[in-house]
Amino acid sequence: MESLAAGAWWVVVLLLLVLTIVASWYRSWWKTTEAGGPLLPPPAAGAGPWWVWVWQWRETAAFLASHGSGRGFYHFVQERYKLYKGEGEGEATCCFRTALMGRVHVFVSASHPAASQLLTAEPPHLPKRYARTAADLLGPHSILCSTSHAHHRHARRALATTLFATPSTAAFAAAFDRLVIRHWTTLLPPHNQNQVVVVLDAALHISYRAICEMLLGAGGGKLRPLQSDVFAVTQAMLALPLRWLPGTRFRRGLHARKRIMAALREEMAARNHHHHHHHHHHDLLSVLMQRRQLGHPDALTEDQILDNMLTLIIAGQVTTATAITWMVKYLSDNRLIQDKLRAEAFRLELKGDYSLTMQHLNAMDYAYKAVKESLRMATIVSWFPRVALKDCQVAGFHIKKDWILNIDARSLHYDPDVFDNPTVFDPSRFDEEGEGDDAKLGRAQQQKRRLLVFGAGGRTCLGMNHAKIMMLIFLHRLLTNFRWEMADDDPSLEKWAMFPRLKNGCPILLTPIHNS
Ligand code: HEM
Repeated sequence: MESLAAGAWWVVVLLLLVLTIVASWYRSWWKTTEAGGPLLPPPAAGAGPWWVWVWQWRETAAFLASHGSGRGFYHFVQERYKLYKGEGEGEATCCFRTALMGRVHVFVSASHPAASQLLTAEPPHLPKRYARTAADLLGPHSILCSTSHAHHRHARRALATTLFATPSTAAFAAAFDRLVIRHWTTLLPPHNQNQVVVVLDAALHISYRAICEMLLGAGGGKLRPLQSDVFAVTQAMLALPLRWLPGTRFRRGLHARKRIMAALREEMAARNHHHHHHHHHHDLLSVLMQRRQLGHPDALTEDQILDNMLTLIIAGQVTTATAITWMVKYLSDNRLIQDKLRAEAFRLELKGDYSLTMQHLNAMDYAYKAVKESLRMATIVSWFPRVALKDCQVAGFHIKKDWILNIDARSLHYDPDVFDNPTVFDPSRFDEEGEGDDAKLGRAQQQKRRLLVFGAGGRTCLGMNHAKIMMLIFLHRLLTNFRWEMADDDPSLEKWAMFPRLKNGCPILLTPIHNS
């Protein structure tokens, strides 16, 4: 039955592919430019429509194959940089074009200055553009997918001013710390001596609880039992938009969204009903609802609140849990660095049942570098999609209207001209910063070394401080309670995952540290 269903599914996928590709034929996308300038590779001067048609189909198939293999979707991108190296002139090695699902995608490495400048400059003809599926799942008011500049600005300010005020960041850190401790305590002796834990599962669980508490208060309210629905929404984000076909990933995601929205609506209704109890709540929902009742200038409508509550969970949970997982994996492979981090953690001399404060986190100098280095190597969000609203030039190449421009952060993070030995995990590569050696690095070089982990410009990640806090706390509690090693070294990546992550979820064997 299973394999039959899977077979039928693939027939539909193929049909759909052929349909989109044929439909897109008319988009006359291939011919670049009259006005000189190099062609983006692959060069296609004089290529007939048949060649283009075959090409499009092959590219899409190759992308899907890469996605469905243990090497992950970025392998597709990497192969093409290699393939087109030397073709075209100069810059051509860091740009190429391809066609995915009937649309032209240009990839340009963010190590090209013109590309990373686009993120900060935010020219109006190159707005952010996510897959339609993401917008359907997160809702029309989601800040993550918003394409209207004005709406985005309003919603972003409303969220930032409530969520990222200093006291609530500190409260978030304390809550996350409590959740981590509770999770690890179940694993400490006398319950268990040595035990294998899948880091991804633990991190997903803890980060889900933490974000729900931030949104709905202690316990996470009506969101708490919905972790699997949130997971279904995430899984659907990159799925084919097969809305009308039962049993597809995308449809499961839409159903899950409905249940989450219903839960959130119930929560709002219950609070409206007991509005005199409002002052007991200090969570995001209560602040947003209060502002609405008071007619605050940063107030959001009910629908805006709902879509953005879901957005914060989706944008924050899996990203952070994936980053934590890679960090633990890199430190399993680098025992010396692990020991150095542990020494720093113990130097904080926190005794007894302490809880971590922002001051403690700020004192974790080397750990902070390890977090940054993990984020660089993991590059959770590999590229930032933008859409050309008119013909334009980027990095000397002509970009036609409707093409998608993907600004590739991963290629910057692995560029040996920017980061020495980019495949080596080395937190001390960030030592120069603020430690007197800045003069040695030219200004241009410093600019280049800026990480693009959280994006740049007006669409920069709204949760970057929360993410770093979660990573630091998770790391500290792991280091001070356990030594660990990988329980399974399989390097395969999860198929069809939105963010590159280990298929085995990073199982580690924990050995408790007995500290007095
Ligand atoms: C390690 C964890 C995280 C990573 C790597 C990450 C990465 C990113 C990136 C790269 C963007 C910008 C995408 C673009 O410009 O196209 C983004 C946007 C965003 N992130 Fe994060 N994020 C993380 C954690 C979080 C957390 C914990 C939250 C919330 C609690 C969050 C909320 C958001 C929101 C709301 C946006 C949209 C901002 C806007 O469009 O104005 N993220 N994130």
